[in-house]
Amino acid sequence: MYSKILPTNSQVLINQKEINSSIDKLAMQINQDFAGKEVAFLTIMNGGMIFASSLATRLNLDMEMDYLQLSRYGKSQTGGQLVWKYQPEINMENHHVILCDDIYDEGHTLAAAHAWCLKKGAKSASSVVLIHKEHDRTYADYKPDYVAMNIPDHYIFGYGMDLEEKLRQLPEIYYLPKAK
Ligand SMILES: O=P(O)(O)OC[C@H]1O[C@H](OP(=O)(O)OP(=O)(O)O)[C@H](O)[C@@H]1O
Ligand code: HPA
Repeated sequence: MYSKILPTNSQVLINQKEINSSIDKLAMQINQDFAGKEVAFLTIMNGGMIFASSLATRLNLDMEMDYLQLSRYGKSQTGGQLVWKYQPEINMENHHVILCDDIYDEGHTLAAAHAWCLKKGAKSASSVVLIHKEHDRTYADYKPDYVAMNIPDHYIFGYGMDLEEKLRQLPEIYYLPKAK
């Protein structure tokens, strides 16, 4: 169906069924861990938007939703300087924050968002990602609390993640295998 917009050689790394069942499992765990707590569920835009929507519809919690926007990749496949584009005005002091993002790669983005939530007085700050990319370039000691799936070191796109700012809308996760 997407052959007209996919780059040649694109391969599915994680299909829809695997994505959905991993989100089901995560939601079950988060519903247990945050039961009875007042939650602020903060999506990290843009990449987090599809995963966060999917996860949030499975959460049976007393929660508000808002978002923040931090960016460091733009159209590139390697990260640059972290830029804050939007900070939410939600009162953190009343809330246990759950930060939701598509991917933990080198860790800069989530480390900064987590530190910001604590500085704003959140009762607690936890984080959830769909993908944890495994390599030895990790910047921060900070690790996400909930991870749906671990992957090897590929640049991936789809399900919120971009390839040169496009293809976020794909319902599966793709990569471009390196030429041999
Ligand atoms: O762990 P890190 O190395 O910090 O990378 C992860 C972050 O990079 C991407 O965002 P990006 O800066 O590309 O902005 P976007 O969400 O608008 O795509 C992704 O959505 C994560 O937020
Ligand atoms: O592999 C990736 N894909 C898309 N966006 C990203 N941001 C960090 N790593 C990635």
